[in-house]
Amino acid sequence: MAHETNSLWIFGYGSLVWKPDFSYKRRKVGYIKGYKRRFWHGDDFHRGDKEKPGRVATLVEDEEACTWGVAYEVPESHMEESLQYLNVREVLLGGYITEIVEFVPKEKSHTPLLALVYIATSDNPIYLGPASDVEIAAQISISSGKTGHNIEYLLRLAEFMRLCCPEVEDEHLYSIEAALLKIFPHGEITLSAQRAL
Ligand SMILES: N[C@@H](CCC(=O)N[C@@H](CS)C(=O)NCC(=O)O)C(=O)O
Repeated sequence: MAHETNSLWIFGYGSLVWKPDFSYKRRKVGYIKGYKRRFWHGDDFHRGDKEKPGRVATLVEDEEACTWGVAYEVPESHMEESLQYLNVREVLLGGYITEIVEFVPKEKSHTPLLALVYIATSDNPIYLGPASDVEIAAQISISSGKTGHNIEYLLRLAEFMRLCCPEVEDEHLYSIEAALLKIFPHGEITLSAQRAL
């Protein structure tokens, strides 16, 4: 591939951290400032349906907060194809809109960069908004859609955070995970249990 100067960076903080499914040249773990990740967006396609919408991640503005995830570098040669794919998955099917944010790589020697991010705002028709950890966990426990169960979505995100950002305290994510594991006390829903099947 000839040396390409124009790349587009895409920041993922939900399913995109563990399942980008688009072409990229490299990825960096890091964070964006001014947003907190909340399971306040409804999903009636990928992880839920019209009767029982799932709960998936979105970003809520909070100048004190930051959200950890993955930035993917998409080379110019793959930009159109990747954006078309994400437009269907995130915008048309997921109800997200795009923003540009500053991404700060975890690697201290790497400089911050601008990235595209998909955010679902409260005026979105399937936006569900705040709920207690127990209520969110209960909704996740009974929702599944075209792409899979809502439990898998939550557990894979928690797995990513433990693996790649072990020093990060994500109280919202881990308290929902804890509430979910209480619903299934024998650990039958953990990813390791599912892998053993
Ligand atoms: N935009 C967030 C969330 C993305 C997300 O979870 N989008 C849903 C659409 S509602 C999705 O792509 N789900 C695919 C899946 O659940 O495997 C991100 O950057 O990761």
